[in-house]
Amino acid sequence: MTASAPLTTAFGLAPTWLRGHAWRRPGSGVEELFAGGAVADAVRAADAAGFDLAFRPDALAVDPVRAATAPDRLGLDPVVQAASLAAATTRIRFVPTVSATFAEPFDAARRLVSLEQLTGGRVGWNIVTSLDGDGNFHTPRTADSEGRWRRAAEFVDVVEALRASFPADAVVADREAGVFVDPERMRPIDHEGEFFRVAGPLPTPSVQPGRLPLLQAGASPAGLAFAAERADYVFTAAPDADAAVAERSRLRELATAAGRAGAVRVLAGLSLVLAESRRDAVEAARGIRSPFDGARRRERLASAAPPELHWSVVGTPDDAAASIAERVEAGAIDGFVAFPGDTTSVRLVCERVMPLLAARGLVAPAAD
Ligand SMILES: Cc1cc2nc3c(=O)[nH]c(=O)nc-3n(C[C@H](O)[C@H](O)[C@H](O)COP(=O)(O)O)c2cc1C
Repeated sequence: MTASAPLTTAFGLAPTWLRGHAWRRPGSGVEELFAGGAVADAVRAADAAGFDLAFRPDALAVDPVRAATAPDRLGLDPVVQAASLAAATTRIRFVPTVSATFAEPFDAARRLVSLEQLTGGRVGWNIVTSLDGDGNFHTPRTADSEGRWRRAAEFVDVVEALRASFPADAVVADREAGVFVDPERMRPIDHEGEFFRVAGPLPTPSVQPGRLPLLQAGASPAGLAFAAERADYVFTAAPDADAAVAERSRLRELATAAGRAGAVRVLAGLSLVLAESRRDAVEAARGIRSPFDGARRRERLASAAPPELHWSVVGTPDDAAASIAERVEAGAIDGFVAFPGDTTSVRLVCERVMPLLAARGLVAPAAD
């Protein structure tokens, strides 16, 4: 069972190219971590290379001990960051992470439609239930996994109802008649559910009619059931190829059972340390490795999905393209989320791996 081409390609906007000791290298751009610099350069390159999505995982809790020596889990608020990066790009779609466990749907919907306005509709979202963050929010975490994904389902419904509460065509701006918004088309939602009570409408109009493309990240049975019923994409951690094939077929079965055959695409995280030669790539990977790596392998899957838990290629751009083609052939993926491990890997995945994938017919060639 192979994936149908073209692949969905996502560029990971977590600054994984600063992970381990990579940030200490000259030219890493770490000084501008919070000011756009290296991240803007990377997303511009990803946009030009034809990546479909700029995907931003997020963590809502930070460990100061880890942050003392590793900046790769720090960063801007994903929606605010996307609003700024939109100006540097023309095609790529921004996919910030939203926590259905801690966020309020009204606030999330307002931020997403604001991003729609500022990007001309180049928006999707990644819904998570978050492993961390309990110390930072008033709302208590729903105790069991089923409950968390039930909350997430209601969360998504409310956000979409709010987007529809103020559609773009409700704005008529008729100077003659003195009518700005058609009150027939801007309506309260008066939602009262298990988790949320929201009146609406939103004060900001949405741009795209219909639902926003939805990613899901979370591998629990309830998380996968949610994905099968609602998500367009599932972000997976799949270091093992056979397990990846099994997970994708399980998801496809669940989606078919939910009446959505073929509607859910599996995007596997892909950690990349690339160089012109294998020897240089191995050398670079050795230089990047941080004191946290050993400990992190043993950790449960942390919120920003550390690259070590992903499918990983340390090698040349040809090695990366071959590994991706192999996974496609095996029926393990419908796409991938690239997490480059250093600035050289950012450049090589954009300038070399993407054209190699286009040459193999796995992605459309980048438009001029
Ligand atoms: C591949 C993957 C990526 C994830 N990314 C994030 C993330 O960026 N931020 C976050 O808060 N949680 C993230 N999670 C956590 C899940 O949303 C979820 O909380 C977790 O899988 C377990 O909780 P559950 O029992 O509610 O499913 C991720 C999980 C997986 C498997």
